[in-house]
Amino acid sequence: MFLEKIVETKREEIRRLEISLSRQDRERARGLPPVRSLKGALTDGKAKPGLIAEVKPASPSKGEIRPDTDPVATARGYEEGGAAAVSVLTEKTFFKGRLESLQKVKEAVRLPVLRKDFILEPIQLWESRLAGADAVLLIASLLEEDRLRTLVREAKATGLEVLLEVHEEEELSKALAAEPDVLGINNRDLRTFVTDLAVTERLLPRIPGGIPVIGESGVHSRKDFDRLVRAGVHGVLIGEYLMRQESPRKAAESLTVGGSS
Ligand SMILES: O=P(O)(O)OC[C@@H](O)[C@@H](O)c1c[nH]c2ccccc12
Repeated sequence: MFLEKIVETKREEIRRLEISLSRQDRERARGLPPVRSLKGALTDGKAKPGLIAEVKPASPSKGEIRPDTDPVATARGYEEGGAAAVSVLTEKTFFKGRLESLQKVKEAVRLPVLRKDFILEPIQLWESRLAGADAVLLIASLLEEDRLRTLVREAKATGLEVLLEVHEEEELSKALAAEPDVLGINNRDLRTFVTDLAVTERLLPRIPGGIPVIGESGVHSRKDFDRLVRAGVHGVLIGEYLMRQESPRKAAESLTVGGSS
């Protein structure tokens, strides 16, 4: 089962990280300039919901999505195409991502960069900040309430913003209590990989105003994008659809330019 396997792999990585990341590294993280705000990119005077475009070379459900992925060229295309932020999958085993890709993307674009990975321990937050992430993903279904609160608090202490992802209504109260910067509604069930845009439509009305909400996964057309916009999201996160198009710039543009909103 994917989620169990991934947590196992992460635990191993975390053990290595605990040995390799020194106290000096943490001091260095404290001295870094402030992050580019993901929350700001989604809310600051924007009439139209923002596109968060993802660099996603592969996935556990689809296998290889784009074998020749060039993260920097892709991210630059997304930026030119009008994306509000870039998400970079850094998980190695199932998504063929790399932390170095995030590092390079951060230097190549001016947009906020989100680290998409499976974060379980505070040390991964420090690692993310040092690699240049502006925001990190946390997944509510993987984390107990206390741990979630600790990780959000610690992320803020490192200067990072947090996108906290939910998939079920039952996760909402613990997610809101943790006070993330942005809430994500994942249309994909990470246990079954079944995707349904109705998940965003169902959960969104249950979220109080004041926190920006994005819809994630399963958007494969302008029509899908507009459907989530109509549901009331502040942003839409898309990976696979954009990665499969020949030109990332044109693909992003086809969603960000014109249309109903
Ligand atoms: O490729 P899609 O269906 O457009 O989905 C993008 C993004 O939402 C997805 O990659 C994602 C959402 N939550 C995650 C958690 C872990 C790994 C990946 C994800």
